[in-house]
Amino acid sequence: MERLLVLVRHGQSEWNLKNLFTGWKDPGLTDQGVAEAHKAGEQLRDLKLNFDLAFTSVLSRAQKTLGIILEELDQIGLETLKDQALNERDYGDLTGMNKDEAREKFGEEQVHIWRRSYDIPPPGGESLKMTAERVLPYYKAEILPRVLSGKRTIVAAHGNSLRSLIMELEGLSPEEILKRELGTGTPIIYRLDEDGKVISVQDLAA
Ligand SMILES: O=C(O)[C@@H](CO)OP(=O)(O)O
Repeated sequence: MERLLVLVRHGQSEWNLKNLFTGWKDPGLTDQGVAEAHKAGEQLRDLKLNFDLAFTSVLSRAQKTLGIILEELDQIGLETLKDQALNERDYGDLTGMNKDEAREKFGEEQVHIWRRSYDIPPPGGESLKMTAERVLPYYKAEILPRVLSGKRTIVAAHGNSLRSLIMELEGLSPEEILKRELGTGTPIIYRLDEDGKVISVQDLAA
């Protein structure tokens, strides 16, 4: 039985382009982000992948990316579950702030820690650990059982909500996840065994 799980971060958003901390805000995709979503769909189509089920967040940048990918796969209308558990990490007081201005104000190191560390939250926001505390229970309750039953599944979500899931899937340490970046609109293909352990990973960004 095929146990297929594909993760894809949304295409470039308007706030990615403006270099603003986004979190739970809901900007749309830029033209480049739309093109990235089409390319992701084409890549998956070229690999002859099809899906039985999709998951995404309640934010439009992820939903729109998923919709474009499904369009490329001729799977418009595929059963899709949307849940805020898959939302991007909440950036709290940094939301809407320019990342370079934040580096000037707080220092490069502090901003890197807030952006990429495991358990240090930005002021008023969520750490990656806190994000994982909502992503992983949802994954284990709603996504994994369906993948293990043979439902070929795609999850379109966000850089940090997916990093928290990848940390679990790939057994990464807090030091390793610190260095893990996800490009916009680039699918990562996982195949799992019957226990949900990763057998293979194919990062289409690579
Ligand atoms: O601003 C955000 O919400 C995230 C993702 O775009 O940014 P970062 O990659 O810096 O965590």
